Amino acid sequence: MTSSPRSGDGRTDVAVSADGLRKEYGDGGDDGVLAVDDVSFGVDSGEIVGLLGPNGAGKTTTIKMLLGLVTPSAGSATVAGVDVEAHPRRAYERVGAMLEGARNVYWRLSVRENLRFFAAIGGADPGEVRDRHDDLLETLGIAEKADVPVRELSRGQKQKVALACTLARGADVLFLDEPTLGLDVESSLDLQRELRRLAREDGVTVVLSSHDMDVVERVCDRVVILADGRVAADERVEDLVEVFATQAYRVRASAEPGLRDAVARAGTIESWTERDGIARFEVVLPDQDAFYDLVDAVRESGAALEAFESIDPDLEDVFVQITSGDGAPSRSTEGGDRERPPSRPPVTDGGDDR
Ligand SMILES: Nc1ncnc2c1ncn2[C@@H]1O[C@H](COP(=O)(O)OP(=O)(O)OP(=O)(O)O)[C@@H](O)[C@H]1O
Repeated sequence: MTSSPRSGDGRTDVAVSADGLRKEYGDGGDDGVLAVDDVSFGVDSGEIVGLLGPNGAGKTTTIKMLLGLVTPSAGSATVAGVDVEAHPRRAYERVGAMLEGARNVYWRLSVRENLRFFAAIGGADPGEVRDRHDDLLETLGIAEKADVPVRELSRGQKQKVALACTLARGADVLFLDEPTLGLDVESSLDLQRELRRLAREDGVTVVLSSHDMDVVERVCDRVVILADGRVAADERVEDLVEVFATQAYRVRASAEPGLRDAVARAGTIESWTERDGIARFEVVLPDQDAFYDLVDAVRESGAALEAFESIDPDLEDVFVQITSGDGAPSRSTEGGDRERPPSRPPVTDGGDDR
């Protein structure tokens, strides 16, 4: 699967492109790690793309190659049309990156001083960007902290300052690693709204990684899912979710002895409960047509079909499905007989104390 140019708003220029990127850590011997293997994708100007994958899938290595921080073993990367390896300095001028939570911020400097500093090293005239900084602090809800040293702020506020510093000089392309990690719900939503606004109104391009699929689903236009160093999916979010939308059903039927076996022949049972003569179950079917097999199976067992609805999977279901490769979106409900595999790794980053 490959990305396609954006349509509808007339902008189709590619802001970021990974072309056959490969990274082997180590000396190529038995101890070597193939972290990224032939990864290609493009991100159009003004698009927000989520780079997703389980731990160790190769997200960070890919982002670092796109930033010129890790040299690819093969392949190439361009940002804003600039080859990152050949012209790193020119590429940096266009890019803002927040890779390690709050750690890139100077804790002894005030919030505003940090913003001025990061704007200046990005080549902006601090005097000229002051209004922009005020707006940024306002948007992120830390305007009243502008003159407070960063070390005195809460963890969530530090995270916001880190993000504000990344945005401070008005880069065209942003790489954000877990941007909402450590933020309270309100701040996280403010930030998500600001990212959408930046993309829509200012044409800013964003590549972000997040383990929070709700955030990804709300913010991203498209996701690139990595698994074992390779691209496992590259789709618009709504298309990806739609692919799975008609295959899972929640059903209520009268509980007859042969019902469960009959349903199991039609599809994969995800959960099953029986109470007061009523069976409630979720079943994933191999394809859309199999729904009629399910209906037949229920009838043949002697059960009466009382109600059914298609279950719309969310991005999390799809992500688990793609990265586990076990054939169907996995869902679990209370009383169900199968657990959803863990998909949220432990928090590892984002403004920890030091
Ligand atoms: N500097 C390095 N030297 C050797 N191996 C590395 C190095 N950096 C990463 N790796 C390995 O490369 C693989 C991909 O790691 P990477 O950090 O890119 O994955 P990730 O998807 O970002 O994971 P996470 O979500 O845990 O941050 C892993 O097996 C990791 O152990």
